[in-house]
Amino acid sequence: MRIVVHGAGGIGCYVGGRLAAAGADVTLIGRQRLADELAEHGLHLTDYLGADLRVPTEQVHFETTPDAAAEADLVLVTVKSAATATAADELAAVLKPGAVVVSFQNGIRNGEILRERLPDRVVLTGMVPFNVLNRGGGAFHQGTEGGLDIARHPALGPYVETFACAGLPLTQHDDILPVQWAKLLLNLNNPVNALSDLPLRDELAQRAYRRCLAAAQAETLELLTAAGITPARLMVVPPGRLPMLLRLPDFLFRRLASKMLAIDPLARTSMWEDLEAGRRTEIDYLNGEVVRLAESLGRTAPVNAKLIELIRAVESGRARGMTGPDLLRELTSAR
Ligand SMILES: NC(=O)C1=CN([C@@H]2O[C@H](COP(=O)(O)OP(=O)(O)OC[C@H]3O[C@@H](n4cnc5c(N)ncnc54)[C@H](OP(=O)(O)O)[C@@H]3O)[C@@H](O)[C@H]2O)C=CC1
Ligand SMILES: CC(C)(CO)C(=O)C(=O)O
Repeated sequence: MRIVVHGAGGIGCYVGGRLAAAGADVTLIGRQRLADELAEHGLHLTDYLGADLRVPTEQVHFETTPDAAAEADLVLVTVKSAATATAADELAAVLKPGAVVVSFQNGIRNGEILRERLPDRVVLTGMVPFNVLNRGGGAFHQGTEGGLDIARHPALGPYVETFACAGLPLTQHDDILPVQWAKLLLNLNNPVNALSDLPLRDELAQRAYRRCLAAAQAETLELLTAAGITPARLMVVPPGRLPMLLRLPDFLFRRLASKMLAIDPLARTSMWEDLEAGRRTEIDYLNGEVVRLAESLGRTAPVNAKLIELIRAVESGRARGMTGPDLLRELTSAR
């Protein structure tokens, strides 16, 4: 069974690398700069539990054109959301009949975009709950816990054991949409983290930033209720209780939510990485999804809209490093 990762970056190299380290036949498709990096260093994969795996250069199959997907039985799409349509068109041109395509991306719509452009294939929506830090030199580190979530489908049968052996067990769900919204609630922290310019753990340790996240989540939860969507429970705390927990004073939060702070000290969000690299972020596919949901209900989502505006400003050159109180003031005055 040949597995191809389309869009080898943080998630693609980590997931594909873990599968390859477990003996799966994996090809990564990505950019030349990463091809050069992996040709020099191979892959070095570590996780918060102490896993330390190496895939030597000669075992890293890396290609820079989509043609490599022609032989794929399973394709994992791990490009950023804005690149999904192009990736889908590239796959449509080369995939063999019967190939299964999985979106392992954040946001709500990537699976739909793939399905529209690959109407004759099995396209499944997946979700990656954990953080991957690209440390450079071929090193990728999983900084938080979790396996992989995915829509239930019989086509996954031949791969279940492979993922489990790689240390990334697949949890299959009858309805993946509530799982996606639950993840999106957590991703509402991406702009807060990116604007703070701090590692995740340092940002979440400060109540003012947590109150910013709580405001964005509370707004989203109200809209989800109005839309009849119940987000799945991904953590011990039910999604509806998250804002209350986040608003707690620091000493209580540290005591009651110590698991939420059990994050690798270097971990940041993918949105921070995008801004750091001077790339457009996925803000339209995260907070933008909340604004779209509000519009579909004839409502507004001012806190999420403000976060979009602030990220847009940084994308256009404004400096990062907003303090928690400053960000909170901006969000509160938007309501
Ligand atoms: N990083 C993380 O910790 C987490 C990320 N996610 C989600 O996973 C998805 C992937 O994120 P991440 O791995 O961080 O993203 P990255 O930007 O690190 O990786 C994507 C890679 O794909 C490349 N790419 C884009 N289009 C193509 C194409 N057509 N052909 C070949 N290569 C292509 C990109 O190159 P270029 O930049 O040049 O376009 C980039 O190198 C996102 O939806 C993200 O939100 C989910 C959980 C955690
Ligand atoms: C795992 C999490 C929530 C934070 O890293 C993420 O999805 C991201 O960075 O985009």
